[in-house]
Formats: sequence, C-alpha cells, structure tokens
Amino acid sequence: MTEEIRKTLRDSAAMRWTALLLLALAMFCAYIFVDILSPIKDLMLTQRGWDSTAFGTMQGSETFLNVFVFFLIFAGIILDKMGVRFTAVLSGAVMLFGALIKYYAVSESFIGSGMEAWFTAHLNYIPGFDELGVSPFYEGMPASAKVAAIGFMIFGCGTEMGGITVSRGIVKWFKGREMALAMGSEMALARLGVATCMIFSPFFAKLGGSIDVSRSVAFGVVLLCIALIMIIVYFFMDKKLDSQTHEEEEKDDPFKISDLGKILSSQGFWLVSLLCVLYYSAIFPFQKYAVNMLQCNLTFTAVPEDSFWASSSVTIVQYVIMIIVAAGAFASNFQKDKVRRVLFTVASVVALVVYCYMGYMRQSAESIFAVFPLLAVGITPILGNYVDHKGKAATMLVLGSLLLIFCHLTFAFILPQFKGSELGGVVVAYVTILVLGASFSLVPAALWPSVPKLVEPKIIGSAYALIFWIQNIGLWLFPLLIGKVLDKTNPNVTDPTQLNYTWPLVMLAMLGVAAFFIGLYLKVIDKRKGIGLEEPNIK
Ligand SMILES: NCCCC[C@H](N)C(=O)NCC(=O)O
Repeated sequence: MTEEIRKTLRDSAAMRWTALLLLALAMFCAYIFVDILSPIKDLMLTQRGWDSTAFGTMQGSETFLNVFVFFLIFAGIILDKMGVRFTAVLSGAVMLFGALIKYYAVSESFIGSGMEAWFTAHLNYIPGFDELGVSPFYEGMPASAKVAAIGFMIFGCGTEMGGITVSRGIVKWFKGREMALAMGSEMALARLGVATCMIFSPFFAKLGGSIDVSRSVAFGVVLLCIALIMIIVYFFMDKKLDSQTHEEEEKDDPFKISDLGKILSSQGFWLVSLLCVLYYSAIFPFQKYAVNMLQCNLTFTAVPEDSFWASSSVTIVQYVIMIIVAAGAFASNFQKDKVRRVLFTVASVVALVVYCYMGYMRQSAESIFAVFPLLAVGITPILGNYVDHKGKAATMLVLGSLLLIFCHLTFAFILPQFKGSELGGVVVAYVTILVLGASFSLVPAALWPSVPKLVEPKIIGSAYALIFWIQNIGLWLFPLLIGKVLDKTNPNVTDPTQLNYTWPLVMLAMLGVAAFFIGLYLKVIDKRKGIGLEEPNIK
C-alpha cells in the first residue's frame, strides 16, 4: 500500500516513455523544419531567384543569433532559471513564430508586397556585423531570402533551446533508469525527421503538377503546431510529476559564468568541441545541399508524369517502406532473443532493398538521399549500447571521421565518373550515403556520452551549452561557404542541376581530415591523462 502511494508518474514505464515520446516527436517535427528547403534548392532558384549564395546565407542564418548574440548561452540560463516545462513551451512557441515568418517570406503573397520592396532596398548593410564579415545579409540578396533568414534565425533559437531542454527533460524523467536508451531513441526519431523531410518537402512543393515552394514550408509549419501541442501536453505531465514528488523543478545545475573558466581550461573539452564542430560542419550543412549535389552528379531519365512511378501514392508507399526499415532496425535493438533479432534485421534489410529499388525507379534524388539517416536510426542505439558496455568512444570518433573523408571524396571524384551510367551512379550514391549514415551513427553515439567524462557533473549543462555554441559556429559558416564556393566555381552555370560540386565536397572532406587528426590526438591525450574515453560507461 505504502509502495503504491509513493509511486510517481516517472515510476511508471508507460508514463515516462509517453513523456519521452511527446518530447521526441516535437524534436522530430523540428528536425523536419530545419531542412525543409534543403531538398528543393533547385526550385528556390527557379521559383524565387535564390542562387547558391542566397540559399547558403539563408540556410546558415539558423544559427546566427545562437552564435553572435550568444542566444544559446542565454537559453542555458533560461532553462536553469525557469525549468524544463516552461523552456520547452517557450522553445516550441519560438520555433513556430520563426517558421511563420519564413513561410510568409516564401509565400506567393510576399511577391510584389510592400515588405518585399522594403527588404529589397534595406538590410544590405548591417553596421558592425558587415565590418566583421559576419553579416547575415548582403547587397543584392533577394528580399524573400532576407525575410526567410530572419524567420530561420528565430526558429534556430527555438530549436537549439529545444535540444538542450529535451536532454534535460530526459535526465529528469530517466535518471537512474534507461537514460542512454531514451537519449538514443530521441536522436533516432530526429534522424527519421530528416528522412521524412527529404521525401515530403519536394512532394508538397510539386503536389498536383503545379510548383509552389511555400507548400513545403506550410507542411513544416503545421508540424510545428502539432509539436507545440505535444509540448503543452508534456507541460501538464511534468507539472503533475513535480506535484507528486513535491519537488520544485530540478535546478541543480545552474549556469554560472565562472563555470566557463573551469570548462575552457580542460584540454579534453577543447578537443571534443573542435572535433564536434569540424565533424558536424561536414554533415548538417552537407545535408542542405546533398539532394542538389545528387541531382547534379546522377543521370536521371525524366519519369513521365502519368507513369506509375511518378504518382503521389508511390511516394506514400515508399515512405511507409522507409518507416518499416527504420522501425525494423530500431526494434531489432531491443530483441533479447537472437532469432527474433535476426528476423527484425532481415525484414529491415529487405525493406531497405525495396526502398532503394523504388528510389531508383522514381529517378528521385531526394528519395535516394533519404536513406542517409535510416542507418543511423537503426545503429545509433546499438553503438550507444556498445559505448556503455565496451567503451572505445575515441576510436569510434576516429573511425567516424575516416568514413566521412572517404564519403565526401567519393562524392567529389568517383560519383561524377558515373555520369551517364544511370544504374552505376545510383548504386555508388546509395552505398556512399549508407556509409556516411554509419559514420553519422558512430560519431554522435561516441561524442555526446563522452562529455560527462571531461567535466565535473555539476557543470555538465554548461559544458553542453558551450559545445552546442561552438558547434553552431560551424553550422552557421559552412552552409554559407558551400554556397559561395559553388557560385565561384560555377560562374556561368544557369541550370541548377548542372553545378560542379567538387570543391565544396573537397572542403568538407578537409573538415573530416582535421577531425580525424584531432580524434587521434584525443586518443593520445586520453591515454596520457587517463580521461577514460576508451573505458565503458557502465563498469
Ligand atoms: N539545428 C539543427 C541541428 C541540431 C544540432 C544540435 N545542436 C545537435 O548537435 N544535436 C545532436 C545531433 O546529433 O543531432
């Protein structure tokens, strides 16, 4: 009887996993919006006149306020002062607000409006930022790209604040329980969000045979409304939990400026942060161009509009098969029985083959690239489990960086050799994307759980905020640089599907090389200082 009275919401597995599902689904929607324009870069040029520089500047703007106005640091302070549920609702509302502005910028009603005229004439020079060479706008940038960038900056504040808040929320509900698994599952769902975006953004832009890029953004906005509703439901669950535990919100890890000194004096912290910014700069910014890169390097035969493969229902079926791939791979992680585990894996692999075949038949770059996060959904929890029980995190970081170099160099030099060979090109693309997906499982699974080994437990929240901030510098800079390098190296190309991506890809491979050497150095430092990165988390 006494036992029953003491039970709180988080003691019930169903309740704590429901809380996780609400937060994870909200992040799933956020990750969809992050890349909502990425698979339709070509349409942004033909429909809104955004060249690669405008596209890249807009894409990089997501992290601008986080980096240059230090919003991420403020977000950490807000989270510490106001707690998980308030900050979660705030981040959901901020994301939605920013998304609405972005929607208006790319909508038909913006064209010819007074606002378009105003933004065409203004915001070409930002005092201070221009002098430092970090302005989010430039002379000649299309007005729609400027306003979309403003919306995306606001959205970016919400999404990064959401990222920190969700991690803290997971700790609150899962501390002492299945915490690593919960974090891995949340990340897996976020990866599925990226795949969803790759398939549905072009689907909505081209729905019904007419092209309207704002439909893709509207799809993202609707999802963010749903995300906000889920966060509000979470708010009430979280409040109920606090009333049961008679606890105030957990504020055991408040951010203090003095903590920064302790964190910044840790050599291990710097190495991990550098590796993080280098590695993620070669992944997230690449995601924003990958579909266009495939359009430019693969030879597609136009599928007739009235053919079976061009129909909307095939897109939906392909998406359902994608969910089967992801669910099968994810579920296989939890099967204790070996036979069942093998069955789930085989089902997932078969579904993946069917998915890939459909992508090839549809001659669709976006559905080819959508396999990228699928492997991560399946293997991130396995790798997380491996780090928990066997260790080898630093080795995994080195290996992940090596795979990254291999993939970007393959995209740069080997894939273009297959131009003209339809099947050959698609096979090389699928294999390289899947290997890149494996790299994208290795590094996050090893990197994030290594942070607690570098700093004292009480400053871990601040350490994560700082790593995110350093990471955001790269996420701001590299979409912009890729766009600029593309424009510079393709001066007379007007067809958005005929760009040469060699130099941007070499640049990303170089980031991998730098990450690789830092990973090797980290291994040396780990051994010398006994940080324990190669040790299992659970002994
Ligand atoms: N704003 C979209 C990117 C989120 C980046 C975030 N700071 C992060 O690193 N998340 C971890 C991950 O592996 O997705």
